[in-house]
Amino acid sequence: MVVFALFISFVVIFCTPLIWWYLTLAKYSSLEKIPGPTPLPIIGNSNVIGTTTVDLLHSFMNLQNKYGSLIKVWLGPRLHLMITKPEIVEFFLNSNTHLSKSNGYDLFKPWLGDGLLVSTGSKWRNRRKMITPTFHFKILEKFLETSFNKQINILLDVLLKEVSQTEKSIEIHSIINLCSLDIICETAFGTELNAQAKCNPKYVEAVTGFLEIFTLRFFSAWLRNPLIFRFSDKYKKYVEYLEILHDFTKKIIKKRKEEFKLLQDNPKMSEEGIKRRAALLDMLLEASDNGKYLSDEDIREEVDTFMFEGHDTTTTSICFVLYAIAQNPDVQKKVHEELVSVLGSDYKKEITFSEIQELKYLDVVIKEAHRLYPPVPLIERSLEEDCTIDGLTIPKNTNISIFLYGMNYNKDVYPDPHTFDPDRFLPEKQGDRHNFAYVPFSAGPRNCIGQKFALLELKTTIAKMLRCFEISPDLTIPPQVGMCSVLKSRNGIHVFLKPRN
Ligand code: HEM
Repeated sequence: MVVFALFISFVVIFCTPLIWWYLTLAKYSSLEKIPGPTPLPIIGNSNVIGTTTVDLLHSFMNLQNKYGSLIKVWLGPRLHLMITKPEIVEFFLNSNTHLSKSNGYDLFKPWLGDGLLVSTGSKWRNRRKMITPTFHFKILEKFLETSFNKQINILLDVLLKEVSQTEKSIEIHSIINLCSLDIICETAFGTELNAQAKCNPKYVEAVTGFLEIFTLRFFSAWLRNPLIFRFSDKYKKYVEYLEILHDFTKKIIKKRKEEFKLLQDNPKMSEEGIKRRAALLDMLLEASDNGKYLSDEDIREEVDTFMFEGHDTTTTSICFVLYAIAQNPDVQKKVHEELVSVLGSDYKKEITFSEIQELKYLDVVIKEAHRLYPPVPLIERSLEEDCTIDGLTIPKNTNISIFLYGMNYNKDVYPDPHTFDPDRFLPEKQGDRHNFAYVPFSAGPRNCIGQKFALLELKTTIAKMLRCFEISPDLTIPPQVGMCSVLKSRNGIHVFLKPRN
């Protein structure tokens, strides 16, 4: 009897996942014609995509080179259609139906809750409508005057000091990260963090640590399972990171809430040192009306979302743009000439909004650097209903992976794709390039809400950095570029900075 019970348990434990696997395969039989590596039962293609952030990026590129611009990839038992064909990318990004993120984004939820990046349906629509005005260009102009210039001048002082103390190259990612964090805290949340002065990287370390674990779980066959993850060696660290991340934003909200109340009771307080408006957080506090319309948790999830999106992507972007410029001295010379002609050579001088609009060459240089190093390499959607592409019916709930990084290396669109050539983005050179062949900030209704903010911060930082320093790469420590939610170099970005005068 015992032997029979054991036999039945064995059959159930081993056969149920297999039956489930073959039923899943059958569900996608309509997609037979789409190429891709042959999946193994349950683990899918996990055997070919690697486990480090660097492996992941390389293996996705290899799959694209081998199978083309519409591919089936099985991340464990989950099918993802990996797309790099601009026409199909346009279909999904422009859609007002397929607006939900894939279930992989649920892994963000313990940190970002149902904030704008992750939410869907009417919650997303209402929040998007509510938050969009806080990124109006008039507000951005104020940010430039009151924060960007000041914080980037502090960054230059920090770098000048570093340079004076060493002959070696400098790892800039960790330094620029603190500047980006100071900027987002000051502008969106009205909080002077002084991360650059205090150099307290606990929050920054927690962001990096959380994202590494996030990425591993996203692509893993088994770590997505909460029970298996709970008993993995990563779990303890994960809980620690989450605690640091939430503590950090809760303190910021608490402080601003007190100031906001003081300001409401006594408007003159602003003259005594309290910042008058924190665009995003004050709007949320106002809209909340003491918890009537937005709970503390609602506010917390948006603050976490914007804290993360507002500093991590911009840091990556600034570092890779600087690195691309450092590798190309001719381009650097041309950028510098434009900067001096538009802004003069005093790098501490305030840069104005209209001056930034005049930096036309810098603009194409940034576009080309974002092509080679798109800060967000992959975005995902989940199909809300069945749909037909290229004559094939794709079932509801299929995961759609838009591989922005891969699109940018398509040699039919960008001849000699590994060469850095900003002229590709001159208006007269764009020819008949498809509008959706290049979308580093995504496009359509769920595009990046912070795009203008990011570009303003990026241009101001690059403009100040390149007037202060001549920059060259440390060829002995090339970046190990990987996909960690945002594009990141596993060993940082190492450059030599030579003060110009
Ligand atoms: C160079 C810097 C940046 C790049 C390349 C970038 C890129 C992107 C991309 C590709 C998406 C779409 C993500 C997806 O569909 O999964 C996105 C969404 C988003 N970005 Fe950015 N981003 C940047 C900076 C920023 C900044 C500075 C902020 C905030 C101040 C921000 C806030 C957001 C938010 C909240 C979303 C979600 C929008 C929604 O779903 O409605 N981003 N970003």
